[in-house]
Amino acid sequence: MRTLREIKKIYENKEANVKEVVESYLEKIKEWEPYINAFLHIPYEDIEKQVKELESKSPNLPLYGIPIAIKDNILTKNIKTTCASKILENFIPPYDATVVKRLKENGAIIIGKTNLDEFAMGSSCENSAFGPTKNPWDIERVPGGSSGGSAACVSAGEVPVSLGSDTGGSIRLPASFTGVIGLKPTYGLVSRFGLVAFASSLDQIGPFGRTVEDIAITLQIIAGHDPMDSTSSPYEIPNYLEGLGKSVKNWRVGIPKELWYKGVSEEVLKTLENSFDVFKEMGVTIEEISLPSLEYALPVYYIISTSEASSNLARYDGVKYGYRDFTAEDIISMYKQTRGKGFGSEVKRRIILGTYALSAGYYDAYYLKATKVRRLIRMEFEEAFKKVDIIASPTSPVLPFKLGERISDPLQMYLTDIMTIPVNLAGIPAISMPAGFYNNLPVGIQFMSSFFTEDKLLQFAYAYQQFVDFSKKYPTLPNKERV
Ligand SMILES: NC(=O)C[C@H](N)C(=O)O
Repeated sequence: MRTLREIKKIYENKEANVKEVVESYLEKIKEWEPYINAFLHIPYEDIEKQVKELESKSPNLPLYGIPIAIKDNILTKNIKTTCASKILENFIPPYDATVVKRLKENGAIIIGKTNLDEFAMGSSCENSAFGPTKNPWDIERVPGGSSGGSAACVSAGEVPVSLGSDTGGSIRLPASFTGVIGLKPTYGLVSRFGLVAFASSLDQIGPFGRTVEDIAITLQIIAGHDPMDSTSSPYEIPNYLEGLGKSVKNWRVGIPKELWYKGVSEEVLKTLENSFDVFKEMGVTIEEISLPSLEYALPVYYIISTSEASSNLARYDGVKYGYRDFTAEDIISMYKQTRGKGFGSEVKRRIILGTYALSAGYYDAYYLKATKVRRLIRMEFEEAFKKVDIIASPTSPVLPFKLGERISDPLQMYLTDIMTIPVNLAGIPAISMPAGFYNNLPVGIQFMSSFFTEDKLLQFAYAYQQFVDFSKKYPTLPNKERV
């Protein structure tokens, strides 16, 4: 249970070799997995191969011998990638996603694939076809979703860092629920090549970790232009570590009145009160701002994301790859039965909603209109960032809830993302930082900044973490009787 810098020291001082360090994490995984189910697969043979391959590489690589967990909707060559769906249950990708390739080239060891809501659709990690992940702080509660596995494994200390994907909050919400840091980068900063598409205009890959420095180190490796992703930005990547530790005095922090108080539970508000004292100590100024179009963010998101999903998921037809129902008598019933049996109910709900929104006669009224409101939301953020450096909000309106509590009410589930969705619609970066605990349940605060200013965002988050640091606070292993 160490930071990347601490692991690097271990190698430098020859206190342990890569094999031993990786084994110590596999040991942790063995201890925690029966309780939390954060991983879908641990590729033991492949890990051994990776460790061997590293022997001939330079120990100066930035991620040399660092075990990293990858959300199971990010392709890993020769390692199963299921998207937590029955339809891809046995899918073994023939290539690595660009992010995975970059991690490996920089010395990282891919230690396992983490659980998620099927195709990243959900906020609790309960929509997985392979059973839910549980929150290490209370195994009767959800870890948040959709990247629940990637958050829970960092929270439990099974790995130092992991990757998730965020379409409407899927990195930040689980980071908040499990007491770790999660960053959603600017749209276009990190390549989406090899990320199984859910809603292509919103999806971004980002890191989970315990310290801002670990997040910065990981982002440095995965960010940057990729010709294989047509939406990847040619923006030149700054050094994300340079600003860490520099003062943020007199920075202006915007508090959008639409994201505080209304609809936020008392427990969350109470826990976040402390952050305002921290802001004072950091020497920043607080300004109330208004982003009135955020009122429409949730409906806009559920039109755009479901429309894109209905189109992206059309490829799972039982022909090209993945599950096929062989009992069908003709091709049309083969499509129907394959998709009927292969997809879970939330995925079906989204495909139906999206297909409806895109259908002839409705396209202008729903999809086109939603894209226009999306533009308004983006413009409001652009205006706000002329006045403030950072915008702060709760990451989630509620505490981590109990398994089963929201699953039968999709609207309640969707409302969990009310704070995080506007960020994806605008395309800006945002980070969720552990901000405190309420009855031993983690509460996160979200910081947002303008396009491609991850350097500033990390500088601010680092300054915040100097006052509110939970990086050494780990959940305790539940005793056996509680399972
Ligand atoms: N993928 C995400 O960002 C999760 C979001 N809660 C959704 O269900 O769409």
